[in-house]
Amino acid sequence: MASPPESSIDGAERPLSKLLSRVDLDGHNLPPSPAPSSPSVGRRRYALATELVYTETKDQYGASSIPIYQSATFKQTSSAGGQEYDYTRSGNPTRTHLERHLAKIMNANRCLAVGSGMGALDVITRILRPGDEVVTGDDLYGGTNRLLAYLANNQGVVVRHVDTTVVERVREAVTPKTAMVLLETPTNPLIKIVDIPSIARAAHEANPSALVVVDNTMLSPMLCNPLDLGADIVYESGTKYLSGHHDIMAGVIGMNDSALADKMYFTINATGCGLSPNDSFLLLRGVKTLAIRMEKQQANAQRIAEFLENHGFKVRYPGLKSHPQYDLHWTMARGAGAVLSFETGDVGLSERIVEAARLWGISVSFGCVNSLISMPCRMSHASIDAKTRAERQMPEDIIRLCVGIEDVEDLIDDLSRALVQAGAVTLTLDGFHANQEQQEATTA
Ligand SMILES: Cc1ncc(COP(=O)(O)O)c(C=O)c1O
Ligand SMILES: N[C@@H](CCSC[C@H](N)C(=O)O)C(=O)O
Repeated sequence: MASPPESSIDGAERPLSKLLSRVDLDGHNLPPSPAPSSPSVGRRRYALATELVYTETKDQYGASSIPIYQSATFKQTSSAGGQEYDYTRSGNPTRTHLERHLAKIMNANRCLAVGSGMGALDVITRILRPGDEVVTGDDLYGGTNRLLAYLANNQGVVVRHVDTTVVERVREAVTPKTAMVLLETPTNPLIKIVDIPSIARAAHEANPSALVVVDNTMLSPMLCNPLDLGADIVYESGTKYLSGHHDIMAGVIGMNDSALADKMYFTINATGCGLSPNDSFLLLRGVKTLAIRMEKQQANAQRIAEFLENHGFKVRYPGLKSHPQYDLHWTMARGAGAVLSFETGDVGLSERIVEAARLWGISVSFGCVNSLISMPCRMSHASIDAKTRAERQMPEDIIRLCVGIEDVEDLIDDLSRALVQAGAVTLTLDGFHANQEQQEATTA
């Protein structure tokens, strides 16, 4: 597993009682559900891997898997309405069950599930007003960058991109008009680490009303709980690790402040972006296998990162001691995740490697059971224009690997063949080594 020896995937070194300290275990702050998944008051709290699987249902027939309430409307018993549910845009028992389960896992008082990760960020950023300022990173997922650019160009929101790996840069950028500090860690695709606790402290000191929002897609609640690190809101794309099979789009938002949660819920009901009953069911099913998938994915990712580094490539992965922010990452996270990137020194060479891979699917996204290979500047981050990419020092040749649960020897074998076929390595008596250009990229 990609972790320092003393770390543990199930968070054993951090008692779950601490992780769950702010969770509303009896569900008073949560919307009602006929099939609550919150644990009973006073019951023993288990390790995170167990809590992921454990749900409590009060289904009338004892269904052990939450039913899909595939219904747009719910009959009322009187003309005054007033039943727990009336219309699925406003609330649905399957979605509520999922949200309660996720709140427990995310160590949040309240979780809301919507139709995609970008949908989650849209709901969050709807609290911004013209003139509000957002301080954010200079290495962000392309879609996040695009939504922020839209808000800047059309809604009068001022967006400041700074190097969020330097706490001081964020502190300098926060003003009385800063409504939001938006962070990603590790960043996608440069795998830079951002110090959530220090930034949250600095941002709140500089402007107590600024909300610190963290995109936790790259780690998932299995490996990191940003709300415990000082964030006000955490969100992530449920399309990735949470669901794990690339068969749904989803987004989740977690927070502890109930007034803030009510504002988010208002937007979800008003705009109709709540997660559908069927996708809520699939996301809940995916969450149950998160621990076992993540454990295997990051063990594979560690092996592959070491394989590439040992063969002379410049690799970015927080499980490698050579990562410049290795220590910082492990103060915040319980694992390194399963996304890594490496450089070849030449765009054409990178294209040949990607196209020579067979087992690694050429695809955007990550967190899925099968392994993917991509060129972010052409694919996931193509919506960031070439000039901005250059200003932000995104290497055009960078290859991103999103590691799945396959047999790791098969993955290394396929990657080795792709590297040889593309002409990226020189064969030696004892194996192969990255060519001269990559060695220069490594030392640059
Ligand atoms: C870091 C990160 N955040 C958010 C998103 C948006 O998620 P979704 O595709 O579910 O809208 C993505 C990918 O799309 C991502 O990589
Ligand atoms: N065409 C899509 C690209 C989605 S990228 C998905 C994922 N976040 C990743 O990093 O691979 C778009 O324009 O959003």
